[in-house]
Amino acid sequence: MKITKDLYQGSLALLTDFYQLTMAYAYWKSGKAEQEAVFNLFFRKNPFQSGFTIAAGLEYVIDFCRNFNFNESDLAYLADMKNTDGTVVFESNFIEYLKEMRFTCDLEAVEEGTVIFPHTPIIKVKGPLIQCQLLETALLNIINFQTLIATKAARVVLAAKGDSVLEFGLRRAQGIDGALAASRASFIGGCSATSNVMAGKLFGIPVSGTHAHSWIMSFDSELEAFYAYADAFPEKCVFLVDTYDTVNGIKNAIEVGKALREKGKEMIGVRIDSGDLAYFSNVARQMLDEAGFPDAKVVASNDLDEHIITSLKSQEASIDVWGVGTKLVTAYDQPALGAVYKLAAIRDENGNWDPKVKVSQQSIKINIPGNHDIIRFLKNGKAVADMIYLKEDTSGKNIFTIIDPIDPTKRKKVNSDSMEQLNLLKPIFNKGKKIYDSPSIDLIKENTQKNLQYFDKTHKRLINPHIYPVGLEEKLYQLRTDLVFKMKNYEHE
Ligand SMILES: Nc1ncnc2c1ncn2[C@@H]1O[C@H](COP(=O)(O)OP(=O)(O)OP(=O)(O)O)[C@@H](O)[C@H]1O
Ligand SMILES: O=P(O)(O)OC[C@H]1O[C@H](OP(=O)(O)OP(=O)(O)O)[C@H](O)[C@@H]1O
Ligand SMILES: O=C(O)c1cccnc1
Ligand SMILES: [Mg+2]
Repeated sequence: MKITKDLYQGSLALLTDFYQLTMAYAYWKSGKAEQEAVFNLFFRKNPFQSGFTIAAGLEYVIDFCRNFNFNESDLAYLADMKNTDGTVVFESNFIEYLKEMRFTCDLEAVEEGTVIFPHTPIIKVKGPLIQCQLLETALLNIINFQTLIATKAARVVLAAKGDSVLEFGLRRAQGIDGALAASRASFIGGCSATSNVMAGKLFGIPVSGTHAHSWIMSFDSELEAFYAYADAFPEKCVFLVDTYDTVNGIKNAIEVGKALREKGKEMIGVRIDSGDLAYFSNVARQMLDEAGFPDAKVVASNDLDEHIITSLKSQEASIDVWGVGTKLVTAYDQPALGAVYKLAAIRDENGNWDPKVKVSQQSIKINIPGNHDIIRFLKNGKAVADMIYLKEDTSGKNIFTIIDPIDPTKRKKVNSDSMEQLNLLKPIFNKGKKIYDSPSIDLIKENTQKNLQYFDKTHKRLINPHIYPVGLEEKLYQLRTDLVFKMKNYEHE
C-alpha cells in the first residue's frame, strides 16, 4: 500500500467522524442544511498545567478548507454505504448535493503563535450549518495537536533560557503525520531546528543534527570514527562522546578538534546523550576550555523536557544546546489538549442570532453562547485581561466588567480609555474566499516570542503559574446564565 497520495486519493473530505455525515444528511433532509450558524473552537484548560497556550495549526486548517470537497471516489464510497436492511444510507440526491458543495463559510481565527487561554475561541466558523458541522472533526484534529505541541515547545524553550533547542522527535512521534505536524509546531513554539528532513523540505524549517552511536560503533575505535567524520564534514563536527567512556570521548574529540584546527576548521562541539548530564557537561566544559576550545558547544540529549532542563540549569550544568525528542513531540505528560467545537448561535427566520448553550453539570463544560468576539486589553505593552463579548452589548462603552466563566466571584474592571486593544480573531475566509495573507513560518515563530513578551513572567512560570484573567463581558455572562436557567426550566421548579 502506498501511504501518501494513493492512500488519501487526493481528498481529505472523509477525514471526519461518521456522525458528522449522518447529521449532515439529516440537516439536508430536514431543510436546515443552509441555515446560518456560528461554531467556536476552544479549549477549557491550559495543557501541562501551563499558564498559557500557543495557538498553532491554522495553516493546515486553511489548506483543509480550501480543499474541502468530496471527490468522485469519496462520493462512490458514500453512495455504496448500506443500512442493515440493505437500503442505502445516503440517498442519491444527497450525494449530488455533496458533489456540488464547496466551502463558502466565513472563518476567523487567532493567528498562529498567539498566546491564548481557556474559553476563548481559537477559530470561529460562520456559514451554512451543514458545512460548519462537517468541518468539526478535522479542525479539532489539526488545532488540538499542533497547539498542544507548540505550547510544549514554548515551555521547553522558556526553560532553556535563550539556549538553542533542537527537535529530535521523528523516531518517537505518533506516526508520520504526527511527526511532521509536531516538527512544524515545535518550530512555532520556539525550537531552532528539527532533525526531520521532510519537515525541513515541506515547511522551510532549518534542519540540523549530529551523528549516532552506530557511527562510532561501526569503526574499531572512537578516535578513528571521529577522524573519519571530520574528514567527511569538517564544518559540522559535533562529536558524540558517550559511546564507551565519556571522559575519554571528550579527550578524543579534543584531539580531532586540534587536527581540524590545523586545517583551518573549527569543531562545533560535543554531544552527551547519557549519564549525569550536569556532571559530564561540566567536565566537558572544563576540558574543552583548558584545551583551547572555549567556543566549542556542549549539546545534551536523552529524555529531556522542560523540567529536567530547569533542573540542569539550577545545577549549573554547562549545556549550550538542548536536543529534545520524545517528550516534546508526543506531549508526553498530556497527550491531548481537549479542545472542542460548539454551536454558539443560529440565525432565526427573522435574521437574528439565536444564542445556543449546552447545559452541563460541570460549569466548565457550559459553552459561551452567541456570535461573540474577543479583545485583549494591554496596558504599557503588558496584557491585562481578555474579554469575550457581544459587539451589540459593548458599542460606545469604555468601562467593562469581565467575569470569570466558572467562578463569577472572580471579576475584573477594565477602563478601555487607558488601554490598547487587540482583536484576537482575524478574518481568514470571507464566504469561502481566502482573505488572509499567510505569514512565513519564520514570522509565525517571531510572533510567538513577541506574544510571550506581552505577558508577565508570573504567567510563564512552569509550575503553579499566576492565572491570567479571561472572562465574559457582564451582559454576555448574564445572557449565558439566563439561557442556562431557561434550558433547565428553573422557572418552573
Ligand atoms: N543531573 C541531572 N539532573 C536531572 N536529571 C538528569 C541529570 N542527568 C541526566 N538526567 C536525566 O535523567 C534521565 C536518565 O535516564 P536513563 O537512566 O535512562 O539514562 P542513562 O542510563 O544515563 O542513558 P542511556 O540509557 O541512554 O545510556 C534522563 O531523562 C536524563 O535527561
Ligand atoms: O531522548 P529524546 O528526547 O527522545 O531525543 C532523541 C534521542 O534519540 C537518539 O537516541 P535513541 O533514544 O534512539 O537511542 P538511545 O537512547 O539508546 O541513545 C538521541 O541520542 C536521543 O537520545
Ligand atoms: O542529530 C542528532 O543528534 C539526533 C537526531 C535524532 C535523534 N537524536 C539525535
Ligand atoms: Mg534515548
